[in-house]
Amino acid sequence: MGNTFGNTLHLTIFGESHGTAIGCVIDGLPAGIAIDWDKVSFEMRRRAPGSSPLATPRKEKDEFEILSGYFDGHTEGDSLAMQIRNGDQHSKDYSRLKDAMRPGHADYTGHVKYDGYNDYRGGGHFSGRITAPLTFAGAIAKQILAKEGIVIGAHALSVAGIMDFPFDPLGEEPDLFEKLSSMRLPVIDGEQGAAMEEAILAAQKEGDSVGGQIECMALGLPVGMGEPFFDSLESEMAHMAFSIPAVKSISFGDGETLAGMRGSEANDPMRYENGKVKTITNHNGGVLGGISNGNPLRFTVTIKPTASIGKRQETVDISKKEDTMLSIGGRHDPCIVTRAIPVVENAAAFVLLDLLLTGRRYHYGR
Ligand SMILES: Cc1cc2nc3c(=O)[nH]c(=O)nc-3n(C[C@H](O)[C@H](O)[C@H](O)COP(=O)(O)O)c2cc1C
Ligand SMILES: C=C(O[C@@H]1CC(C(=O)O)=C[C@@H](OP(=O)(O)O)[C@H]1O)C(=O)O
Repeated sequence: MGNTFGNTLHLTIFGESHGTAIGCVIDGLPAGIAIDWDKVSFEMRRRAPGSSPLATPRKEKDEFEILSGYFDGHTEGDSLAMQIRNGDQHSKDYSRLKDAMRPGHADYTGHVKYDGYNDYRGGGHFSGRITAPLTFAGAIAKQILAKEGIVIGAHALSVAGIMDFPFDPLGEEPDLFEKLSSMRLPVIDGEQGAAMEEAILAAQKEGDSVGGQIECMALGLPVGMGEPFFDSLESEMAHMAFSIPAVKSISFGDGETLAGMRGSEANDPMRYENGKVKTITNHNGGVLGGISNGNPLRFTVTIKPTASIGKRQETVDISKKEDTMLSIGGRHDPCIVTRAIPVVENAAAFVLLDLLLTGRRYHYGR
């Protein structure tokens, strides 16, 4: 399996949703960093299940135990290792799903690839639960970036086709990001947020689910982040985004809309402001040539509707080798967008810190 990510900062993730524990090992964190663990816990609580009527009722506190790499109030330069014990598994919910493959989930692909040896309970290693250690690692990166003047925020750009206001492409106030981070469904337009919540609960009532889009923005990036050709800023962010379960697309700046624009509309005209190069617009989302251009980084990911639904669906029983019908019970997110927002934000922080450290390593030395 490919459980390690990063060029200079390496994140290795382990665990299964219904196993003993999940966790991670982070290599490459500079020594001497004092981590604010309350801030890390805050990000973990934003993602944790069981905290909102819009989320799965599985109750996990997601309290983490630091196993190594932190001594006397600072990182040591050694691997930082962490584990979270799983506490609220209902594995009997999955007894039928051992054989009846859930359409839209990883049951069938996982079973074939790992010859039936994979832990199918709760989706095993494919579960959205594995984004808890990712959020942990990103939350550490986020506070290191904040000291460098880089701040990150995200919101639900859409849920079930209901749109929020988009971010101002030229940047938002960091206060807005802070406000969004305290909301159970982070949106700029409260009325649309209420309509989104209604749509989520209505779908759930019908034994169904909904999807949506998350827009993420990073402010304060210096010009020059990203290592073209293959480790460009867009490539690394896309690699990370597609590692998050249920993400089906990512686009930067105006994304797909660029296809219908003319060069004269899509280019971001440049000029000097107080001796600094600035652009008048930000259709390119802060990246040119795979390198940050000093504008806010802006990207959008699409989250598919949750696969596990109560509505009856056609599927296959792999032990009997026959077609069957399946209605899925148990505890599931009726919409993944709400809990994926802190995941996307913190995962983006991990990518950006890795690129920042990589740039320093290659271009300036350390
Ligand atoms: C935070 C989070 C929570 C999720 N919750 C659920 C869930 O409750 N039920 C479900 O079927 N899928 C859930 N998923 C998505 C599945 O894990 C995912 O669809 C599955 O692993 C297949 O991967 P793919 O959709 O990327 O192909 C969640 C994903 C994330 C990121
Ligand atoms: C536990 C979490 O979310 C889980 C993600 C998930 C899935 O299929 O991805 C399915 C559900 O698992 P279970 O059936 O064990 O309750 C969610 O609750 C979490 O995010 O921490």
